Amino acid sequence: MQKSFLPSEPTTEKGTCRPQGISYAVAKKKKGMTVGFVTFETVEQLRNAVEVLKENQSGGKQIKIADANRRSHQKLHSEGPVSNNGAATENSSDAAAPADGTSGPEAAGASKRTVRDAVTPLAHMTYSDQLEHKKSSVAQLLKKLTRNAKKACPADVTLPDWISNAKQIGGLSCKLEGILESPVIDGYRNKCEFSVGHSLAGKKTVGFMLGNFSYHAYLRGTELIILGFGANSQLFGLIMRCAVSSMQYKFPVGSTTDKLYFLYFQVCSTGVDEVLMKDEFAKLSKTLVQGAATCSPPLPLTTIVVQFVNLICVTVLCDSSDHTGISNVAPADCPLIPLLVPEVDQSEEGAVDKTRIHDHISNLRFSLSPTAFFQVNTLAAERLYTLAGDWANLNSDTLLFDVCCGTGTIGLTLAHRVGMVVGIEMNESAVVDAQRNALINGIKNCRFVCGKAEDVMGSLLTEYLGSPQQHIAASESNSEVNGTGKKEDIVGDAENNGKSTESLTEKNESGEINEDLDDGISKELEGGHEQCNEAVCNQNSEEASSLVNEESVDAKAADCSEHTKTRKEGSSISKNDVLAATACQFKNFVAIVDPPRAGLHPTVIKVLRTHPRIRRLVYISCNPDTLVANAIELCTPSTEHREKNKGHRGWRNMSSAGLARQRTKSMPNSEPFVPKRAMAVDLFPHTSHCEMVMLFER
Ligand SMILES: C[S@@+](CC[C@H](N)C(=O)[O-])C[C@H]1O[C@@H](n2cnc3c(N)ncnc32)[C@H](O)[C@@H]1O
Repeated sequence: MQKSFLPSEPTTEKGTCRPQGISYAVAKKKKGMTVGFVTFETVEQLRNAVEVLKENQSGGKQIKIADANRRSHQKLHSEGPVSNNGAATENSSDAAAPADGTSGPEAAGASKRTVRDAVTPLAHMTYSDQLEHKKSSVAQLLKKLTRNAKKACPADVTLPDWISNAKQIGGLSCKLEGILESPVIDGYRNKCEFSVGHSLAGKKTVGFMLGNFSYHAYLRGTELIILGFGANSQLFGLIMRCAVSSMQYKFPVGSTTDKLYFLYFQVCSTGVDEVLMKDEFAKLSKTLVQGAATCSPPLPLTTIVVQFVNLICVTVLCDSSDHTGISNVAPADCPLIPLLVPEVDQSEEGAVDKTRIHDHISNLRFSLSPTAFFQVNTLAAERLYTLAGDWANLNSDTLLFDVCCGTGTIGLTLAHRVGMVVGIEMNESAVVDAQRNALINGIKNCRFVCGKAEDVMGSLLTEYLGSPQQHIAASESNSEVNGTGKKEDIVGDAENNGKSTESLTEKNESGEINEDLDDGISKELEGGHEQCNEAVCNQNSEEASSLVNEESVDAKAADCSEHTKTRKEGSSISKNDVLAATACQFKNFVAIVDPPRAGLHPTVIKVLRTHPRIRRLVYISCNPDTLVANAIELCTPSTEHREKNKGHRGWRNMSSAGLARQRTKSMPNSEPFVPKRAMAVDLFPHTSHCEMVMLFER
């Protein structure tokens, strides 16, 4: 990569790709194309880059080059400037003026599209109207599920009751129980992410990006403490997290002193001199600390952490060894460096580990890595988890699978209601956090497994529940046929198979998974999914969390991490693993799944559906569209005459529901789930988003 090709601070000169943006490169997939966006410091650099690109090919094809932003730039101008009135009156010309009083394009006249429009599009409605609006969106999705499952139902199979009776409840696939409101409506977020860059007027700005690569809007309030960057700063992201203590902890909810502020910067240091950068950071932390102290009331700023994200613009050259994501969010493993914060707060949280965030849910204390997922509305999350637990019908005979468990929040808050929790999470630092959180709270009946659910779920189910074949064979021999099919159907040719399903198939065909449960478990474990082996089948310890020393917790969590690594490198199983597996004799097997926006991987759906001992599944979704797609696969009856999986190629342009309907055709013959109840949970007041919870049973 030529130095002159590196993107840097943009200019508004004619010909730049993106006027007044910040320096970074992204790639977007668009109809089979990868589109990269790059900014340049000078027109000369731009020309240089164009020459380089013209001479290069990607995958045998010429790279097309175009001015990415001119059109939207002009459009935005002709529409009127973007302003920030996020916290102020809507569309008032006063609100349109930047907080630092600059005049410029942003300040000239009222904007049509404001930060408030972009970030909180429902803010103009009363809260009860917002709830109605969200509830009816969820109702539409339940109707969509019914329609799609009906379409996908094989001709040789009778429509299940929930589809044929749907008319009686307005076409819904199950009862919609309503919407749970957020206990806090304003200022509920414990985390805000801002972009840092230049406005169209060339002002250093902290705020939100209004759409892709359009300019940054001014932000009131928080910008006041953050506007002290030097000209060479190449910050591109700021994440502000605050820990909200809930009732039983130190501060009353709602007072400004109940929050400890944690600032977390993502910095692109590419091409920036190290000494200069050190100097910048020193200035940065000084400015921030001073700003926080002079706020009214003062902000208890405890921590400032910088994360280096060295994105470079090779995306355009399609070099697969570099960043090719479509997002400017830092990967979780980018290095973290805490900046010195003068002793503003030396509470136990501040003193223990400055790079960690602490928060509380349902009487439990959570210690989090800054990049770990944590629900942004802590108090509403408590309600969400309680609801999921209530619907899951838990008791001491329950083995709960917490699928996509993040830092363990769901499993840990429900651990006292079950015999054992097995959490599955792909993000290694989140797994270490979960392990640490179990230790901090003295919870001993949880085990957290690091791996992609699609890779480990099958072998975990076999480990704890036995293989699907065993149960089918048992039920066939007892003449208690429940509608499931032949053995080979269950382990058949899953498309996109993760390791576990594949290995099940292979082993079944070669007869290696035999009727002996222990042997089956050992064989699966030898296949080696990574795990933190803390499986102890007993109830929660009564140990008070305050007795746990975080240093020892650190050490144990690190041990766990090591263990995880060792497993990844393929060590053989330990005896304890088998003991843990066979010692767990539970009667009730429940999964609570809480996947990311993309929903559950098809292999996970298949594994859950084809294991006859999973009778109840609670699905928590932040993207009801993908929930519907997954539900189609979980609930559509299968046929003896299923189609062979034809792969994905022709399905590229299908909707998620269309794709799910296709997949049902190759679903192994298995008892479908039935949607039983649904509920919306409003974790995001003023936005159009909400969580949706559905209970499936069979
Ligand atoms: C919506 S978050 C839920 C986290 C957690 N349940 C909570 O409420 O805090 C989704 C989580 O799924 C994890 N994840 C994403 N894809 C995954 C996969 N294929 N297998 C396992 N975990 C995955 C993410 O790392 C993230 O922690």
